[in-house]
Amino acid sequence: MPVDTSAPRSLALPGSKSITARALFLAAAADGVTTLVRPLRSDDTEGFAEGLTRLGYRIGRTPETWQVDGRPQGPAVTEADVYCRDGATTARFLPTLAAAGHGTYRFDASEQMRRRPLAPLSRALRDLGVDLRHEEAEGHHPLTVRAAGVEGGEVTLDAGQSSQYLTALLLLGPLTRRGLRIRVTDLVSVPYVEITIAMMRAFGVEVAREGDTYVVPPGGYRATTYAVEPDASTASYFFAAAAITPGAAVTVPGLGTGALQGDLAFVDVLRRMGAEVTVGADATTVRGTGELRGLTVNMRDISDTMPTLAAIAPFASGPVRIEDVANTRVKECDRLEACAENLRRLGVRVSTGPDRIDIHPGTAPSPTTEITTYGDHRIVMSFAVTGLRVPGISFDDPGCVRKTFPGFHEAFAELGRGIGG
Ligand SMILES: O=C(O)C1=C[C@@H](OP(=O)(O)O)[C@@H](O)[C@H](O)C1
Ligand SMILES: C=C(OP(=O)(O)O)C(=O)O
Repeated sequence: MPVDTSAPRSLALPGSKSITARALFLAAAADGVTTLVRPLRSDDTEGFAEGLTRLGYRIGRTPETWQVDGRPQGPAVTEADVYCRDGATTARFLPTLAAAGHGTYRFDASEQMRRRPLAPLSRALRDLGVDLRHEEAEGHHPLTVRAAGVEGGEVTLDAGQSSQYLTALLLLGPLTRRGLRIRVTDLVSVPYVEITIAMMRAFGVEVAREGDTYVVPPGGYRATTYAVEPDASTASYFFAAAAITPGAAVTVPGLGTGALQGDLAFVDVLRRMGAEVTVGADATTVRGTGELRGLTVNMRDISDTMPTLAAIAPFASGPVRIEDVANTRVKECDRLEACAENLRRLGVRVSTGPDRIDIHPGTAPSPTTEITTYGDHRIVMSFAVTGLRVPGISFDDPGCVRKTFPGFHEAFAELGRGIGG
């Protein structure tokens, strides 16, 4: 790719999926009207907003904002059927919100979301007295909540497969009559819990920690105006593109030292590999230096960026080992195997273990390679980065990027044309 090494290319990226989902929950539960500024508009967050609408919440829209009429007392309808699409935040957070209301609420989801685990959350909700029934397989969607408010108290949770169970219970805490004490026996994706706690604070609730127990007071949320950061997981594709292109530089404004999202730490991985990284007060820049070293990295905290790293790993000068990412097997697809299979198709030597992937340098692609996406947005966006260096890559389902970034292909093509300036 021709590269101009002058000014970095500045990219205004869409809002964070995780922050938008939490903001929608908090706004719906708060007392008063909340304005979300620059929420993410994508299949996941539209699905979340549609779910809230089904539950009777009112959401007004302008081009830049969503206004949510909060209802501390819970859903405005006593019966609803909600389709959560492919979004785990929707499928796990909304039944929890509904539990605090009064009515009968059914939740279903996509085929893949039906396969993804939910049992530790439904068990915890039942332990708190919630009448939650799975219609088909135990611990999976579809499910029905017969809600009569939640008293609160103590509960034990295993969040070793997904932190979203803990986030759902934390968000529920202030809506219970006595508050919640959540004892956590295992936890992945810790930075997502930190996002939850920081956002609850912005809506007037302080979560305390006592060792392995999270303590959430009762009392409800306060409406506010909330500006959504750009999505740091989305930014990883653009940062990775710069890192593999000598002299190219990408700046993402709105993601700096004060950013809430743990996935911004992906730039630390790129820095360890040899990229030049600057994290400023309100922007982050990655510049490709021509050097890309192999490394061993634990991605337990930032596993949504595992496919991004896997997709550029063959361009490193030594092997890349990504460890402690077992739960990437229960995301939009089995991401460890999807990455391995597609890399092998590109002639790369790869092996996987229960919770790791090893990738060796070098590609030997055929002139055209179709990537099997399994409907997973991150497989598409990651291998699009590989495509900057390997010609002839196509996707069986390029449109699945709609889950978090409907405009990805246009934005990425533009970057490809002008990276570096
Ligand atoms: O809480 C959230 O918004 C998320 C938490 C993470 O999931 P797990 O906790 O299941 O790893 C992440 O992978 C997902 O994309 C979003
Ligand atoms: C795993 C993801 O999404 P979710 O769990 O929210 O469906 C993701 O966006 O990579």
